[in-house]
Amino acid sequence: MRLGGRLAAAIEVLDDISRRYRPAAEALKDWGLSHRFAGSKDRAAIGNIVYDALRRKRSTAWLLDEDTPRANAFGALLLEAGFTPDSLNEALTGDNFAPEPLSEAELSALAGRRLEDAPAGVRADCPEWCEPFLERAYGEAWAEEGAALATRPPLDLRVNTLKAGRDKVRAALARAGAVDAGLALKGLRIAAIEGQGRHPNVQAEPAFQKGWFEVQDEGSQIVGQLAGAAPGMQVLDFCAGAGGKSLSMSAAMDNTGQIRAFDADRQRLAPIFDRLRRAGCRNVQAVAEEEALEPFVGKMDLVLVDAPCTGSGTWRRRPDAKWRLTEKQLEQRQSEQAEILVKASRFVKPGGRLAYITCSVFPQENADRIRGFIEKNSAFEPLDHNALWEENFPGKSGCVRVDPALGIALSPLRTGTDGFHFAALRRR
Ligand SMILES: C[S@@+](CC[C@H](N)C(=O)[O-])C[C@H]1O[C@@H](n2cnc3c(N)ncnc32)[C@H](O)[C@@H]1O
Repeated sequence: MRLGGRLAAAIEVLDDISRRYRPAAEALKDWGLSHRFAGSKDRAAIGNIVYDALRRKRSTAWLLDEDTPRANAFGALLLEAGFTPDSLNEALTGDNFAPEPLSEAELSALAGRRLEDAPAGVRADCPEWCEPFLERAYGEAWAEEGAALATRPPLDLRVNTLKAGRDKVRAALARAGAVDAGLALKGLRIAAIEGQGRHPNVQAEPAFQKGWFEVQDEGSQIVGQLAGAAPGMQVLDFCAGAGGKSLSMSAAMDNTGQIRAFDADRQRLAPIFDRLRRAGCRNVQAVAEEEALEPFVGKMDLVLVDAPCTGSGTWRRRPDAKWRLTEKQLEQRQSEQAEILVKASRFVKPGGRLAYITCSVFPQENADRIRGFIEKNSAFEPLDHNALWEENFPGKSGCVRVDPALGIALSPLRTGTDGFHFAALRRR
């Protein structure tokens, strides 16, 4: 397929996503199934236009003065693929499968606008209702932080030290372009996609099949490390999901001690069994019944709450979720988080640690939740988060935002990771 056909396909998929509120991955998969002539390079190129258009939905709409799948897709090529309006129209000329080239009206909208002059919310590429929350989180830098959340993400991997060292995995993935991550000591990074390329399918690599590494954002690795799991500990991963944090804690504990991996949703927990086997983790027990945790009340050295959240910190990877999110869902997540913190805290032993993580950038899900919990639960006190960061990442204090009592914030702009919040409390 030439550029025109790929662009037309991306517009069709974007239209499907917006009319039927569908996840982007599903809409792209369906398009592929009903257009089997398209090769893997075509699919990758179409996927890139779709994801770029969703990440930059508001700024592309502003630049072309219309919020339509067509404007978003054309805008994506202009903002992310290095085209000028003229070079784009030229590339579409004579292509029977291409959409109509940029019209006079579109060309004149583009000629009169520069993104630097756009309102902050447009530059932040976020839903209008989220603007005050980003501003509360980031102060004057909020538009810049929002813009960084709308860039293409890298592909991050965590070396599974139960099976291999970082040098060995880096060498095995040299062809894929893996290099050491900036902060996480067990992290490797494959740079963000350039142009119309795609990330290598690392899960097809023998090194993955052998359990040498996991796919995990560097931010997730960093907050996992901050939680402080150490050899011999008794740990409860209260929102274990598919086990990303349990697996990393198991390696940090060198397969000693015990991790109970619980999730209220057994479907979400299900993939953990294969993952544990592949990674060679022998100190993790998956627990699907909350009652089965009762014997461990007051016994845990560490309880991890990787809380259900809006996922606003992962908008680079799931830009469709950015536009589906509602204020009502944000409110729901906050009450779930408050409830889960109370439930999970019962299991912490005196002197033990309660670690709270979200992949959200909204203060309501982060600092507010910790403040609310401490106010009502005087048995818990916050750790000094400056000291905790320095202990774990010495000499790297410039890149994170730390509130000594309420936690540590990571973001694409500051740490080059997804947006995460981490807070640790100690039971007196
Ligand atoms: C952010 S995800 C966990 C991701 C996982 N820890 C990882 O690293 O891959 C949050 C999880 O919390 C679970 N959850 C939601 N409500 C819960 C509750 N009341 N008790 C325990 N888990 C809950 C969800 O099913 C979801 O799997």
